[in-house]
Amino acid sequence: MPELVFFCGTMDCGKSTLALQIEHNRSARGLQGMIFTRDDRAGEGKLSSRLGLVTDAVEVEDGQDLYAYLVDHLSQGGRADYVIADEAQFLAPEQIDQLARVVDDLSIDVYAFGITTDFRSKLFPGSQRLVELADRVEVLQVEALCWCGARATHNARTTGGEMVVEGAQVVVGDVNQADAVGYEVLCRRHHRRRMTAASARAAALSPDVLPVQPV
Ligand SMILES: Nc1ncnc2c1ncn2[C@@H]1O[C@H](COP(=O)(O)OP(=O)(O)O)[C@@H](O)[C@H]1O
Ligand SMILES: Cc1cn([C@H]2C[C@H](O)[C@@H](COP(=O)(O)O)O2)c(=O)[nH]c1=O
Repeated sequence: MPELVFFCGTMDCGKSTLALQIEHNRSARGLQGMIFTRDDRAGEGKLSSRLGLVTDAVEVEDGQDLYAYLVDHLSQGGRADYVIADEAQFLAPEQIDQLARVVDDLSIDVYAFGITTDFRSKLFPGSQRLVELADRVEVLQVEALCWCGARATHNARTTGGEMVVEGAQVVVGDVNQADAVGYEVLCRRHHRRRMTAASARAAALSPDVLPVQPV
């Protein structure tokens, strides 16, 4: 039975790498995939992993009908044995419904990859729809770690290393961007306390928390 599978996790946990591996393994066996993405850091029409691998992809536009796109592609003699959708959190809920229709009406497997929650720990609308519709939700096994060593479960947005809680839901960016707007993965405890690696380091160095010297 074809499936809609949602592979999810925090930023930097290997989602795009897995997407590229699925693509590689299937194309190595002569299958042909349709790869969708949206707002990948590597630029328009790219699906990229931090391990350095990258492949071309169809850049999804606002309001684009993904089911109609597939039907069009097939009716023009194109092939699509499976579909990969990376950065699926950026897709609109209707586009997730269209992907579910691709599975049900065209009998094509759809593998979607994305983060579930934003920097305020709120579900992205596309991810919410995926959780609602997917046949399977798979949380990636490779754990990203918080600076404290615990499993990272949340995505923080940072400016100059400090966590921010105001701003647009979508701001394309990367982890390890100390000077600019960036992201850092944290455990829930440190996300709730807004404690990034930089602020933890600053707190440890603050005279307020130094052990009191005997006089
Ligand atoms: N230099 C490196 N050596 C080994 N693994 C790395 C290196 N750089 C990144 N990675 C791995 O790649 C993962 C990020 O992969 P990526 O597919 O880009 O993540 P995602 O799509 O989930 O944001 C990291 O969690 C780490 O496991
Ligand atoms: C938390 C959060 C993230 N984003 C953006 C930042 C990146 O461009 C992508 C996630 O990509 P990755 O391959 O999973 O690292 O999402 C955002 O726009 N808003 C957020 O709140």
